[in-house]
Amino acid sequence: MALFHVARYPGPEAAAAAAAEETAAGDRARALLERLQSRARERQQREPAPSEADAPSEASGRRRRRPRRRRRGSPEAPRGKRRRADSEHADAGGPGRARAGRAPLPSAGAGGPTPRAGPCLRAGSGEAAPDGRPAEEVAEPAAPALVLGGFGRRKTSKVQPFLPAWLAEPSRVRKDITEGLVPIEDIPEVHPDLQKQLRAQGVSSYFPVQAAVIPALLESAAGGFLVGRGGYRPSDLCVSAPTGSGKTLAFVIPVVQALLRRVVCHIRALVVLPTKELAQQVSKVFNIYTDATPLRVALVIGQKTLAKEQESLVQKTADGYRCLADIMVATPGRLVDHIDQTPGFSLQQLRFLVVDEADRMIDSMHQSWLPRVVAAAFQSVGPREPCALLQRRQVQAETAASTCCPQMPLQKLLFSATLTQNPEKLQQLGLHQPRLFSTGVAHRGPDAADGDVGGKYAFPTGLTHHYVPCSLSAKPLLVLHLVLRMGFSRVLCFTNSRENSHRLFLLVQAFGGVNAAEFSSRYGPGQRRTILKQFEQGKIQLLISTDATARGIDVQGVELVVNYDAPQYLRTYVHRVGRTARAGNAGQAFTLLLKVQERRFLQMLTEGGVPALERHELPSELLQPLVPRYEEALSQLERTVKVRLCGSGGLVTRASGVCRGCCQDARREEVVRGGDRLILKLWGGGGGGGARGWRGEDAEPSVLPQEERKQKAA
Ligand SMILES: Nc1ncnc2c1ncn2[C@@H]1O[C@H](COP(=O)(O)OP(=O)(O)OP(=O)(O)O)[C@@H](O)[C@H]1O
Repeated sequence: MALFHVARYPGPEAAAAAAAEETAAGDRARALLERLQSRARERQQREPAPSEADAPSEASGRRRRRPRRRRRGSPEAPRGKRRRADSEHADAGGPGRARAGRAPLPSAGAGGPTPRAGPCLRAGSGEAAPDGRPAEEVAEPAAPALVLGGFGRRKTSKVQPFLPAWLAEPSRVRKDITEGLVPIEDIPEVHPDLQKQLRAQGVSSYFPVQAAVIPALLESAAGGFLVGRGGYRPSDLCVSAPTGSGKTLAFVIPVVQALLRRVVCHIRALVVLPTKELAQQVSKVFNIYTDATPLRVALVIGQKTLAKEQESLVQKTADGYRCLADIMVATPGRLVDHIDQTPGFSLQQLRFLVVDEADRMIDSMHQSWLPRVVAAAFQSVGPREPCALLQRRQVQAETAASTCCPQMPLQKLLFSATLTQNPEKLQQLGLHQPRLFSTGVAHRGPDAADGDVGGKYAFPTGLTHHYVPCSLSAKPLLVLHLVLRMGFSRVLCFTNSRENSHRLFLLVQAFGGVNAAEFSSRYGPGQRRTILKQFEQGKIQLLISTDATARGIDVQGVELVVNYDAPQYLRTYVHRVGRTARAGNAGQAFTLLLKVQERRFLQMLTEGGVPALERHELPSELLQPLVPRYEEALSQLERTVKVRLCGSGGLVTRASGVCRGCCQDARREEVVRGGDRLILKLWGGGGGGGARGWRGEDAEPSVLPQEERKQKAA
């Protein structure tokens, strides 16, 4: 590129031609100037001379413009009239003109015209455009401008949420269990004794989630459990896989194997679960795989007294306390009780913290069990131990210096079929360089399977989803039809409250011909365990339950799940229907829907990624054969559950012989007939049982008319 421009002499002819051209251009400019001046003079003559008060100030260009704006209406006219005149003018002149009148605003603060204000000022000042047209004709519509200090409400562009890389790009796990089986021999890292135990339990292949998670966990503990691989702290793991896909074994096998070589007994693995039943189930699996090892498992769920549980956890010795458990399976409340009240109880050697049903456990974070566990795990009381490896300090920020001194890591493992992908919620868990294993289809990658439907959660492939639109009074008949006529031998029926469960149970019992039971917080832990056992053994055909059995409960051979009350949340639906079609088996789910619920429920399931939902209209002829017996059951129930007063005024049912009011559970019952349906009136107690779903839509009347109550009492 040339730095200097050298003007070359063009020669005598070219110079003469250039001079002539210059003269012609000068003439043209002069003529244009004269024309403009004469036009300005004409305009001045047409307009009245400004008054003394309105005389333009020489100093201020802004003040000079003001009277000209008034010229749109009469200067004497009142403000309202002037405004009308302005609007008329604007209407006549179109949008460009209308804006031109308001244009000086942007330049007011700046003290001079902004680039955008240029044409507007020209229009108002009466100056002509360079091409000779009057300014009014060349005024352009005002372009949007940034007004400094404009604090009016303005539509802001939506911030697009984005996920951190570990959530957006998870390690994919196959959803279809039957297609993704991995033979046990293909993962040789698993200890031969554990392989033997797996075979003894009838496990010949790993399910996809197990084949992905077990090697990853074993690798993080490859150098022993005392120190992470290469001295680094291992990544925390999050696992999201459908219900019944074998997530329990995915953490049981690697945890047991990592602890196999421990010498001193300390609590090294802690599994936290939301319910007692789930904790019992998981501890049972741990017991199976630790049976032939020195490892000991403690179940801490409040089933026994605190003192009894303390005895199973620590033992007092001459020089302090001795720990009696390597693996502890607990519910959060009882866990915190032991942290607070059990002398000698220590989590300082904790290596694995497993949070099963993690999304539910995050919801219960208000109990602040996690900060208590972390504080107990990093607690450093007393003098520094000589072996730094066994001491643990919580570093605020990871630095080169902090990684220099290796210490026993605490690895968090999260499992759920409906693991939240909300980074804010997951942040509460304080995860360290987390890694996600997911069958989820919310963020479809190129390797997503063809059958996958975009949605929030993945469902077992063997599960078929159905729904039946019906009226409230037809619901009990539909359940009876599904159990008796369609020949399902093990049916799990969910209601939204324990009251609803109890009502339905009484009715089915009165109907007869079905071996039914009820499962809710109405029963104690011992009774609940017996009921579940009988259901598993096939002694109970229909189990009517609240959401107490919706999560995690693994009962073999459940063929049908009935949502007697439609679940309010998608997560509830996922877990309820997940009690069937487990471990690659087939299963059916029926939801009974009232008309008012249909649209919202279907929308919820579509967004949730339910693959295909079959609609069934049950014609009344199908239910007709059941109606006479059903009517009889209602009458019989009315006779059986008559009420009488107990000593303290509570109502006693003849069926139970005890007062359900003051004597049993602060609840009184009365049975009345209402049309063709049974209304079991409950009063005296709260809602109980988490009756949050669809209240007001399918909930039965909570207060009987006084007249009716008097009649019944009589
Ligand atoms: N590799 C396997 N081979 C055969 N059966 C298995 C295997 N792994 C697990 N199972 C069985 O599959 C069933 C479901 O397993 P599990 O309870 O671990 O599922 P889950 O993913 O935790 O389900 P949920 O999300 O409902 O809690 C159990 O009965 C278990 O014994």
